[in-house]
Amino acid sequence: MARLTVHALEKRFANTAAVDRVSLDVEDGELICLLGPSGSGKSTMLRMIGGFERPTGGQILIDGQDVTHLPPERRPTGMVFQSHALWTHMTVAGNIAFGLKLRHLPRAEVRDKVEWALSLVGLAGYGSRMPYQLSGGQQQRVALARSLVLEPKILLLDEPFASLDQHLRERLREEVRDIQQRLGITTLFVTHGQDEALAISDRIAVLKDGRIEQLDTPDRVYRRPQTQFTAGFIGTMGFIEAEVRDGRFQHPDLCLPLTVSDGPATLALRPEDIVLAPATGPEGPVVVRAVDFGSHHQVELQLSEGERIKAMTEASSRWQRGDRVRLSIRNHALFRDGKVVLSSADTPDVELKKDLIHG
Ligand SMILES: Nc1ncnc2c1ncn2[C@@H]1O[C@H](COP(=O)(O)OP(=O)(O)OP(=O)(O)O)[C@@H](O)[C@H]1O
Repeated sequence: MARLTVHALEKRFANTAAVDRVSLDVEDGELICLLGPSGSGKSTMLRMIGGFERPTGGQILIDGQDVTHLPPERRPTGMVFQSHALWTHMTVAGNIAFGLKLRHLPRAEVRDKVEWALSLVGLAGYGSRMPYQLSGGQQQRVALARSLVLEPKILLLDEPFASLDQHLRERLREEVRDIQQRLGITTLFVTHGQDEALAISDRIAVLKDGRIEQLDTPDRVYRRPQTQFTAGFIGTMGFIEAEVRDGRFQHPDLCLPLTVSDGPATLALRPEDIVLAPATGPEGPVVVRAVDFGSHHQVELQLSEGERIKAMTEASSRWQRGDRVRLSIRNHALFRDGKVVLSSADTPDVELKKDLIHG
C-alpha cells in the first residue's frame, strides 16, 4: 500500500506545456484513471511518474519520499505500456523472472514468485511458452505479471488494452480491477475510453490541455460535471443555447424555471433525462432518427431552433422519423462561459427535480 503525491508537475516541450502544473493525490489502494482526448498530456504525466520522462517542474512523492529525479529502476513503480514489449527470445516465465533475477533473489524464490504472478493473471501453466505462442490479450497479461511480480508500490498502466478488441478489453479491464483491489495496489490508469474510466475507477481525473478539468468519482463526473468540456466528453450530452430571462430558460421547446441570473446560458441534457410524449400541436421538436439498440431506443430530435439532441427511450417505444414530440426533462445542468452554474442533481428544490413538461 502506498500514497502517490504529484505537486505542480510540469512538462514543457519547447513552447507547449504537455502537462501544466498538475497536482494530484492518489490514496492508498486507490485506482485513478487519467482520462482525456488525444494530446491532453495523459501519457506524459504517467511517464514522468514512472521516471521515463524528465519533468521541467514540480515534484513526485511516493509515501512522502521525493522520487522526482530517480531513474525508473530506483522507483517503487511498475509500468505496463500499450504494446506489450515482451522479450521475444525468452519464455513467458523468463520474461516474468527477469526483474527478479536482477535483484539476485534465490532461484526457488524466483520460481515461486513467477508461479504466483502467472496464476494472478490467469496464466498458470503457460510459463514455458514463447511470447509468439500467445494471443495479444495473453501477452498483455504477461506484461502485467512482469510488473506485479516486482511488487511495486504504484502500478502505472498506459492504455494497456488499447490494441485489443472491445470484448477482450472489457474482460481484461475487469480482471485488472479485481487484481488491483485484491492486492490493494495504488494505481494510475491512462485511457481515452470513457466507458473504461467509468467502469473501473475510484476517481477519474479528466484532463484537457495538460490540466485537470475535474477530479471526482465516476458518478460525480457523469452526473455533476463542473465544466462544459467534462459534460461533453463523458457520455452523450445534448447542449441547447438560449437566454435566461425572468427566471426562465427562454426556448420555444422548453419551459424551464431556473434560479439563476438573466443572460445567455447553455442547458445540458443527458439522453436518459429526456422523456418524450406526442406533441399536442403542429409545433415542437421533430424525430429525425430512431435507432433500435435492442435494450433501448435512441431517438435523435431536431429542435425548433435547429439544434439536435438525443433522447433514450424504452425498447418498446415506437417513435419514427417525422413524429412531433414534446419534451419532459429530469436532471439537467446549466453552463455559462464553460463553467457549471446550476446542476439539478445538486438542487434540493423539489420543483426542479420533478418532470417539467413543455408548457
Ligand atoms: N517528445 C515530445 N516532443 C514534443 N512534444 C511532445 C512530445 N511528447 C508529447 N508531446 C506533446 O505533448 C502533448 C501531450 O502528449 P501526450 O502523449 O502526453 O498526450 P496523451 O493525452 O497521452 O495523448 P494520446 O491519447 O494520443 O496518447 C501533445 O501535444 C504532444 O504532441
